[in-house]
Amino acid sequence: MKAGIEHIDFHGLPALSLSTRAGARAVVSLFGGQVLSWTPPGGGERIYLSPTAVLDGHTPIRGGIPVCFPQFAAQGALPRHGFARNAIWQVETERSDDDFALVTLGLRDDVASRALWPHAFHVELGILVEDSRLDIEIEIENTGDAAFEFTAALHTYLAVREVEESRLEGLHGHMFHDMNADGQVMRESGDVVLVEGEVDRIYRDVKRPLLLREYDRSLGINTEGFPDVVVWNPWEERSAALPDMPNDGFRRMLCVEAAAAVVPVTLPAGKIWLGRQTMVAL
Ligand SMILES: O=P(O)(O)OC[C@H]1O[C@@H](O)[C@H](O)[C@@H](O)[C@@H]1O
Repeated sequence: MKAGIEHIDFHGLPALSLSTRAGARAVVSLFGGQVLSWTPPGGGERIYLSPTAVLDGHTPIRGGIPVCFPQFAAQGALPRHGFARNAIWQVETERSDDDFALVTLGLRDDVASRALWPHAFHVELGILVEDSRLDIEIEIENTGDAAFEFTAALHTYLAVREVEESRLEGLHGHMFHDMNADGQVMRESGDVVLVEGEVDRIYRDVKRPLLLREYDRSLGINTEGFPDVVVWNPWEERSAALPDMPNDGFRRMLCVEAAAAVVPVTLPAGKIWLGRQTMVAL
């Protein structure tokens, strides 16, 4: 496979294709700054993109790794999950050799963002493909002259063969807000999280790496900077109600999101906040 970075058209959306000589590949859309696909060398797709996702350059894309900023979910007055996921990002740097490909995309405040959220910012999103690893780093800089608050997430839709047979390890003993029960706080008592119904949980203070196990493959997930992990699967009824997901789409995905959701981050003027999510295909 030819290693490097190519500018491509992904079903009408401008995108970048990142490849390594060993055969890893990722596709990143400039709309949303959103990873839409990641295939490690010799392996299958690890990121779920809904086959009925709307790719019109306006509607948030169902699947991939949406960037939620400056608001997570409906935790404020902004559109759900903020505005970064339906903004056009700029390519800031591209670097590659045979063994890695790295792009950084940037998003700055503009007239449209200031109309919704009156703050000056620069978000830099670094996406690196190397060996069996996908690394996403987000740097949020307050370029204004007063502090602001934000919540954020890398809303990673992981592709799974069959969600009921997948096991998420590493959350035992953690407190979580059950968003299907009015945010009620509970403690995870299971050794593994199994998805056998609708799940919408925000786990707090997660410092350990997680492991998503399937019968024939696994995925290691590590985060830095993001204190929370959101686990989301809409299950049957909700999935059927989503216009941009097939009825059985919930079986093929599990969102494991790196998030700063429970406690908003206060970012003083001139400062930078950094978060990272690293996934290793095993
Ligand atoms: O449909 P959206 O806006 O992309 O959101 C999808 C889901 O995103 C998750 O992060 C939230 O925890 C869920 O509550 C939400 O339903």
